[in-house]
Amino acid sequence: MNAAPLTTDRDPDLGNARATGTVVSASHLRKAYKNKVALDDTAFEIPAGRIVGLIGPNGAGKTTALKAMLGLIPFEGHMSVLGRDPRTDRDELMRDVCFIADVAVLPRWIRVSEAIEFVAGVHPRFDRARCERFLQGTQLKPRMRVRELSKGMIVQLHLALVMAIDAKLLVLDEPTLGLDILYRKQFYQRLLEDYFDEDKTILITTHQVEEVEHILTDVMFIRDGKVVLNSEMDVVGERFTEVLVNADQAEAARALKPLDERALPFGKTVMLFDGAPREQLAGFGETRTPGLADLFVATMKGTYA
Ligand SMILES: Nc1ncnc2c1ncn2[C@@H]1O[C@H](COP(=O)(O)OP(=O)(O)OP(=O)(O)O)[C@@H](O)[C@H]1O
Repeated sequence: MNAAPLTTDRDPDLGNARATGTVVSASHLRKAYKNKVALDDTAFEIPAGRIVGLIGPNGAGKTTALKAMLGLIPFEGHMSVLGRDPRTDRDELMRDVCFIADVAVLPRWIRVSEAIEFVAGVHPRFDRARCERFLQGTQLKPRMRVRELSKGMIVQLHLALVMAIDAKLLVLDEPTLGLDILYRKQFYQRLLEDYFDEDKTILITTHQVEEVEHILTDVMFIRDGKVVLNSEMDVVGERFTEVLVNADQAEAARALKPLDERALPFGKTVMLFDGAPREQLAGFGETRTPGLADLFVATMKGTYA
């Protein structure tokens, strides 16, 4: 069974008209590998000054979408990133875009000081003093080599290098994979406190939905190569409601066609509704705004069926 597709809230065809406030605008985006359509005629828009979570199950097309934005793969359709086509203007685009792909990309022999030296040499918008400030308060020392660092320490180095670059768009693909919860929390905290401002846009893909949901301003769900939800977090909170439905109200509640339901002990059922009026839902039981993780699970139901 497939969950009903959620409509996107933004009209991607308005991309050109609103170009000043739009960092990424994609429509009719399609990428087919030999045996797999990874992006299936999809569309989305990312406004400036946002922290956007791109969330989807394994194989949904997240990395492919990021690669298309960064001009790393050929694809079909329209794609504009900071007003440029990544297929033809990649070099120019890379002056304004930063990308953390994988913690493993720093060479193992390089010293912390040499990594800083290297980025300072290649990136005109790199602020060395800023990078060193980020590294204060970590266990990293200039003479340490990458091979001596733990995974979390490598992420700290990576983050310090990237946050010291004044980029308009920062793309983070699973940035906290393999890190413990302390590092993960610290990572997102620093991103929010030390990096983000209204001139910057951050795009994060992750499976750790609970950890990012409080810092996101916007969320995109991607499923089977299509963006199925693209919405501000505030709107998500208004649009979706979870109800703890009492057993005697279950049939009446079901008539309003919940997106999803799950049983709890003692005959209660949690139902998730899209767009139904809260006042009406309150008659069935206690209402609340669903967490992003529950909304994600409801939306992706049937993905592996
Ligand atoms: N180079 C490639 N050659 C063939 N198929 C590919 C290639 N890269 C990705 N795919 C396929 O395209 C689909 C989307 O992959 P993608 O890496 O974009 O997913 P994802 O959402 O990032 O997944 P995950 O969360 O598992 O990283 C998958 O079915 C994958 O097998």
